[in-house]
Amino acid sequence: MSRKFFVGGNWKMNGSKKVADELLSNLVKGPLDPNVEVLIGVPAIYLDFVKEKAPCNIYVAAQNCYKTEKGAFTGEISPSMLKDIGIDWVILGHSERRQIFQEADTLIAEKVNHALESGLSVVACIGETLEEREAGQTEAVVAKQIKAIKDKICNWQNVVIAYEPVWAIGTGKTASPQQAQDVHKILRKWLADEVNEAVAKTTRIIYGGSVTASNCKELAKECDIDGFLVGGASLKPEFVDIVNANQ
Ligand SMILES: O=C[C@H](O)COP(=O)(O)O
Repeated sequence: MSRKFFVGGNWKMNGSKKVADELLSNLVKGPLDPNVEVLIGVPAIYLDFVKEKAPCNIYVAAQNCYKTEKGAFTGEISPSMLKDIGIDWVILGHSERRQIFQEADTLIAEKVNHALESGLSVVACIGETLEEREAGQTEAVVAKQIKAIKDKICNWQNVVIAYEPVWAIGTGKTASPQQAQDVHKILRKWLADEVNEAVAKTTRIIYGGSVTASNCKELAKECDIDGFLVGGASLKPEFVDIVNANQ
């Protein structure tokens, strides 16, 4: 069963209206491979601005949202607020949320569940630290992270899993195609064993961590790598080349 290639650009806490305009015009100029689903994860304050201007073949995503709809949660935004301005996607569980903002597996899983129940599609991020990899714990760590999500959700249809080894994020140290493939394969088997075969076959598992125009083609050749979540390079013109990695 073929899975449509999926490339997300996570702008993180970068940009301005001017930068957003530049990045959007670069994407519009493309040309983008029509066989690829493309997403941009935009700082909350620019979501409305970008959504108004983005062409309809580009998904606009929030980089976070909370696990409930409304109330006394200063600084948070809810899935229904995102839906209200036409946003259909959210990135959850990014390692920067886990590490800097101490988001635990349970909270992330609750957020994923609530986002899905509210009609959003989710890019759910998981990945091990360097210490965990060096201690031989990669498989156990990603299994624990994905299990937390599995325990809360009942439908995987609108989930994309992003495997992002923390040691590769923003460091220029990309996982080798084999290192990434090994973990993606483990995750797909985990889905087959713990959820079901159909979910394992259809769920996109994308790789993130220092993906660039120079390394994307080799990574894209691996059979369990269904796309990328791109940080730094999504703020550069080369993002178009990464979207087109399969061409
Ligand atoms: O969400 C994207 C990842 O954190 C990867 O970031 P990076 O491409 O700058 O390493």
